[in-house]
Amino acid sequence: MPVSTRSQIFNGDQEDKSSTQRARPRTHQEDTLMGPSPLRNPHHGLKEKMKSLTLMYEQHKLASAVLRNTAAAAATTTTTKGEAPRFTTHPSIDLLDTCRKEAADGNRAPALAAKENTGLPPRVEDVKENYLVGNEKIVGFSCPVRKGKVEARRNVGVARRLSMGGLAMQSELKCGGGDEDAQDQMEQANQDSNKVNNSSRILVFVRLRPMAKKEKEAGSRCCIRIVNRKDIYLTEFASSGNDYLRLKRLRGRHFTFDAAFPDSTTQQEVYSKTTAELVEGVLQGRNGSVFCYGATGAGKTYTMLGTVENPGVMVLAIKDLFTMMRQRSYDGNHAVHLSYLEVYNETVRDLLSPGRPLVLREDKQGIVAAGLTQYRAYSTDEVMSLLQQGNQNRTTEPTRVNETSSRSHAILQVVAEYQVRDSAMSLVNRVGKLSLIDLAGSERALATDQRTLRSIEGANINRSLLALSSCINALVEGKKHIPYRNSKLTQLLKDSLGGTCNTVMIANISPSNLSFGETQNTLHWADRAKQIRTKACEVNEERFQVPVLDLDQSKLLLELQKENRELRVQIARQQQKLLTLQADSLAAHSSPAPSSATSMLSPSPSQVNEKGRTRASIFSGNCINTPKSKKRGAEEMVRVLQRNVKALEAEMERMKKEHMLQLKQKDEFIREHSRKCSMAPSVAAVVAGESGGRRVVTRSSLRSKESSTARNELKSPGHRFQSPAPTAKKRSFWDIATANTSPSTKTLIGSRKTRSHATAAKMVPAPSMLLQGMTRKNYAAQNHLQAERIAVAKAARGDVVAASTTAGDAGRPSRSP
Ligand SMILES: Nc1ncnc2c1ncn2[C@@H]1O[C@H](COP(=O)(O)OP(=O)(O)OP(=O)(O)O)[C@@H](O)[C@H]1O
Repeated sequence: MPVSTRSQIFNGDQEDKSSTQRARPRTHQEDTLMGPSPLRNPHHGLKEKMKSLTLMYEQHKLASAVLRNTAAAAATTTTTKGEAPRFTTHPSIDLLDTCRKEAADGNRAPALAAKENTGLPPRVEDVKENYLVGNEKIVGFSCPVRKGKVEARRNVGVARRLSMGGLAMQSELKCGGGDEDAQDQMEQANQDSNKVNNSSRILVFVRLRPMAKKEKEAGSRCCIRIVNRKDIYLTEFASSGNDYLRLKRLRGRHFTFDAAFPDSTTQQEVYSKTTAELVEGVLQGRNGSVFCYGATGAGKTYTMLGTVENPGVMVLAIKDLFTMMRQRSYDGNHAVHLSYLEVYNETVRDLLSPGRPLVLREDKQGIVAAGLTQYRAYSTDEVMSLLQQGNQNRTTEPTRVNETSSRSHAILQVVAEYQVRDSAMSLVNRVGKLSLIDLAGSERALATDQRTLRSIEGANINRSLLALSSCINALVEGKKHIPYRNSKLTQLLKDSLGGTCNTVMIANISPSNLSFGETQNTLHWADRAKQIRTKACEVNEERFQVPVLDLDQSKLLLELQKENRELRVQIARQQQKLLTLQADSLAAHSSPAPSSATSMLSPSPSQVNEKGRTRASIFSGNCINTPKSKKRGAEEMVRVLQRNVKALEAEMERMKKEHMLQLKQKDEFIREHSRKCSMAPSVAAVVAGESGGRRVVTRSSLRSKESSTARNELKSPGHRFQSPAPTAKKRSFWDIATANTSPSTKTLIGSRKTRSHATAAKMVPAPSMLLQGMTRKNYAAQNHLQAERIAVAKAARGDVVAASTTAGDAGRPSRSP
């Protein structure tokens, strides 16, 4: 089917040459009367001739069967086809009219007339392919049909409605007329419909793409004409050269499909006519699949995926699916699972999480790719991003024909599950699967690239499409064995083609006469696919009764969920406001040279940078454009601010505790110091008395006292820390924090060198300051103890030395503190 033969390629070349030989423009009338060009390739039409011979036997059978049912067929034709004059605009119909007139006159046999018009030798095929004049019926590029299948096909033809079963058949047959034959047909159709149990056939649509710029530049002409949005007329020109005037129409071919879309058709229109009904079926629990088929560059990917401005069938179907599920779901819940794979060079790959090739297995559900990732998506946006991700992983390469040629067959599977309320007491759980397939394009080796990987890809694409055509043939002919296993693609399409599935095929074609061969192939196989009947599509649903209480509870649950949603939205809004306020206040409080204290309150430089970055990212144009990034930025900001607030609170708490402790220590020190000072004169008196006049107090003698004092102090935990002298100015937290650098501290440190009582009193706070610092830094308790000992010793020594010096040197009484 998809593989173009050498003769076609050859033919094209010959046509190119012959076009230059034509001398004079011809009118349509002349064309129809003209014979074949003498310069044509001698092999031209060889393939078709061979085909015609093989089809001859079938043709005769078909003709006799048709003649037997002339009356009924004529009636059906009148209703389904409409009046003949509507086609007169197309050259091929003009040919047909001429043919008809001559046949009516009895001058010549229609087949002969056709033959002469096209200028080709008489061929049975011509009669079969183009005209069935005896029936007043235009038959498309039909294929061999077995005896006894004609009637069945007629019934099938009438019943070509998706999921409508016998009803569609009845209504259409009624339109056919009220005669006995029609009644018989109806009965027969009913019986058939009972037999096939609502089976349906593949619906086939054709979409014509606009002429590409390259094609225009190459001087190609439109060889397709769509009439009544259903009939397609394909005209073959003898020449495909630039010289329009020398073109010669060889013959016309006619096909009828469920719908044919001209090049101006919108994506939405294509979706509504082809896939919307399938989506409805999926929501009712039926499986559905859509696949695009056609030559490379014919517009399959455009139809399936589309662009951002003009989204294709995949995107529109998923959007519809989500919207309708939300509307119909009983409790607002639904599950959509998504998988996306490609068949590239006969290997199956996961497009959502690329890795090793997947193996196909057959289980109860049919053919499945083992290990294929199934993502659960909650919104259309999520599906879109997954789709985008998958497409980035898809193999596309530029070829000579298409700059973004898909080199693989891509299959997107969407499984939708939701619950609906059937009656007051019962719920129905429905599961439906929708497969959206974008096939790689059939291609001629010469049309794309003969070298390297591209040619291997092309060969594989053609091989799998050939396998697809074999399956279509086998299905149409009603064979028992369908060769699905011939390729990975057909294995994966098994459900869609011969399974319990509603299937739609969209055949994409190019209008250019340069692609005549490919277009003819596509239309031929699309026409053939029309005859495939799929099995009765079962509804996949599960019904269960729900107690009234449960129903009430579910109602309540539904309301609560709704409320919850609203509250979440409100919280989000509040957070947004808070965020803005905090950002403003932060900006207002930040100063160029923060003090150490303010540095604790204000964020660190890294934080500032981080914040700055966050704010910048929030307010930068890029992020504003996307609500997602805006939200993410806002969340990040809130998180940073919350972290800061927590850190600051902890710091404040810790400082509060420290402050309390310090105050306590100071009180203790004051008490201790005042006690010692009151003891100092008596010590001096004792010393003077003992020495009998003068006695020098040595350090060692003092040391024992120090140690005893220290030992005594240790007994009480309240004495561990020295406090500043009562005269010392009570220092605030900020002073403490800046103690090392403040001038007051320097004075204190300098004054420690002078051993006067007054300085001793001033000196005392120094260790305390150190301790404060140490406490702040969470030093171990023993360090505090040691420091305390030193401070007490120094204080005591200072007092005693001062006393002895004054007594010894000047003989004056020691000064009391
Ligand atoms: N209906 C259309 N309207 C406008 N442009 C179209 C239409 N159909 C196809 N095109 C354009 O034609 C070109 C080829 O289309 P596309 O890539 O869909 O072809 P294809 O059949 O998927 O080819 P291949 O099999 O090589 O991947 C693209 O640039 C696309 O935008």
